[in-house]
Parts: sequence; C-alpha cells; structure tokens
Amino acid sequence: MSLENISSNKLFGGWHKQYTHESKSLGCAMRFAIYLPPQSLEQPVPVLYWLSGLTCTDENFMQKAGAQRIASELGIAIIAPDTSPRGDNIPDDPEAAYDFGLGAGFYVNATQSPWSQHYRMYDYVVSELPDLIEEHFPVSKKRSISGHSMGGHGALTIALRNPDRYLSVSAFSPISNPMNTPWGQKAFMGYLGNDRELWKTYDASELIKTSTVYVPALVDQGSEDSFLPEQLQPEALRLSASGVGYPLTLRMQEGYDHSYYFIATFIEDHLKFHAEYIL
Ligand SMILES: N[C@@H](CCC(=O)N[C@@H](CSC=O)C(=O)NCC(=O)O)C(=O)O
Repeated sequence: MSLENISSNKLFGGWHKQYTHESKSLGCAMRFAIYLPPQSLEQPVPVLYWLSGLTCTDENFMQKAGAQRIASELGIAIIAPDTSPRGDNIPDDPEAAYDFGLGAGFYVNATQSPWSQHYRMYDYVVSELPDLIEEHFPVSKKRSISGHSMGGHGALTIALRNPDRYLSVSAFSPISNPMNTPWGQKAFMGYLGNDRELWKTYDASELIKTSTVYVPALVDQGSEDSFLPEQLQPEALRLSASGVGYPLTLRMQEGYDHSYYFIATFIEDHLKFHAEYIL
C-alpha cells in the first residue's frame, strides 16, 4: 500500500506528518495524521489511536489537544484518522446535517444502501489503518485507543470488541449509550437499519455487559457539557461496568464543557494512563 506525504512539521523533537492513501475498506482517498516522537528514531514505539468527534478531520486533535509534548516525553506515537470517508463520490446526509454522513462515520460498518459501499470506518480503524501504520512507520504492535464524543464511542466499542488488539482504552465525553440517544439513533438507523441486535454490537454500554476479557478503561466527562443530558449518558456505561466488575474509571470533571479546552486539560492524564499499559 502506498502513502503520499503531504505535510511535515517538527515539534518537541519529533514530527507531525499528514499522509494520504487509497483506502480499500472505504473505497476512497483518505488522510491521516501521525505524531512520531523522537524515540522512534532509535526503536519502534507504541501507538495511541485517536478517534475524533462529529465534524472533525485528522487536524482537530493534532492542532488543539496539545498532546505532542507529553507524547514526546513518553515515547508514544499518535495516529489521528479522519472521521468518515470523503470525496465527491461519497454520499452525505441529504440535508448536509453535521451528525450524519461526511464527518460522522460513527466508526461502524454500514449495512444499508447507499452507505454500505463506503462507510466502513470500523474496518478501516481496526484493521486497514494499523496494517498500514505498522508497515510504514517505526512503531511496535503495542496499541491503545482513545477518542472524543463520537470518537469516544468508537474507541470504547472498538476496544471492547477487540480486547486482543488494544492494551488500554480511554475516552473524553463519549456517546456512551448511542442506541438510546438521538445522535446514535439517527446514525444507527441510517447506517445499520432497524436491527437493534446489530445496534447493540456498536453500543459500549451493551458490549461491556457481555465482555469477558477486560481492556482497562478511563473516561472523563465534563459536568457542564451541553451534550451531557441528551446525548452522552455516561451513567449507563457506569452501571453496565459495575454490573460485571469491569475496570472502568469514570471521572466527572466539575465545570468543563465538551470542547477541546477540556481535552487539552486532561490529555496528559490520558497519555500517562495509556503509558502504564503500552510502555
Ligand atoms: N453543532 C456543533 C457540533 C459539532 C461538535 O461539537 N463537534 C465536536 C464533537 S461532538 C461529538 O462527536 C468537535 O469535536 N468539534 C470540533 C472541534 O474542534 O471542536 C458544530 O456544528 O460545530
């Protein structure tokens, strides 16, 4: 698989780079960003995959979260993919709404027409992207995964479904119980149809109930997040986790909202949490 480098910037002794490539899973050209810490010049380093939220590209996290300083200290690479397939031939929400279609792939494999041809972000993140990263960059197979909001939902569900592939998982303000909240219901109905058993396979609060192999999990939620009451439902996740004794640390952070200011405040905690498992 070939990659085209489209940007390169040195920071904290390492490198932020953007690449494009043709994705087999998604049937379109995709862009991702990578931060390679200075340690990667000497030896393969572990990787944190970051999944962003609605409306984001590979750039939001890399430009706003301030993760590179601590990733450089710890020696962890970070990969930030886009949040959906992109391009003129990719279908979008008929009303161009921000919560479905372009920028809103929800990290599922769509089963419904016309979405199923390209909207296969689950396969892209779980298999195609790690294969590409591990073929082309000085990284080890030690992987963790994190994300925000829609990407927090993606990180949790992907780790819960693939406990053999990830050593730890964390999330900021995740959509914790998407099948019972409006963003999730719209996305699941559109991408997956009305099969609620299939919905459960992409819902962290459902998946956690039946998990048997545990990936350590950290979740941060801001108490002043405007999406908290209607869209996020962290209590459903907490209840499901406590029901099976799942190792979940869920922290309510007083006064914080849904933005990247919140993520920037606690990203160091998350990187150090992952470092305990991948270093
Ligand atoms: N109405 C807003 C909604 C978009 C938004 O808030 N997106 C969040 C993620 S929300 C859940 O997945 C985000 O990360 N935005 C990008 C950023 O850099 O802050 C809108 O249309 O903006």
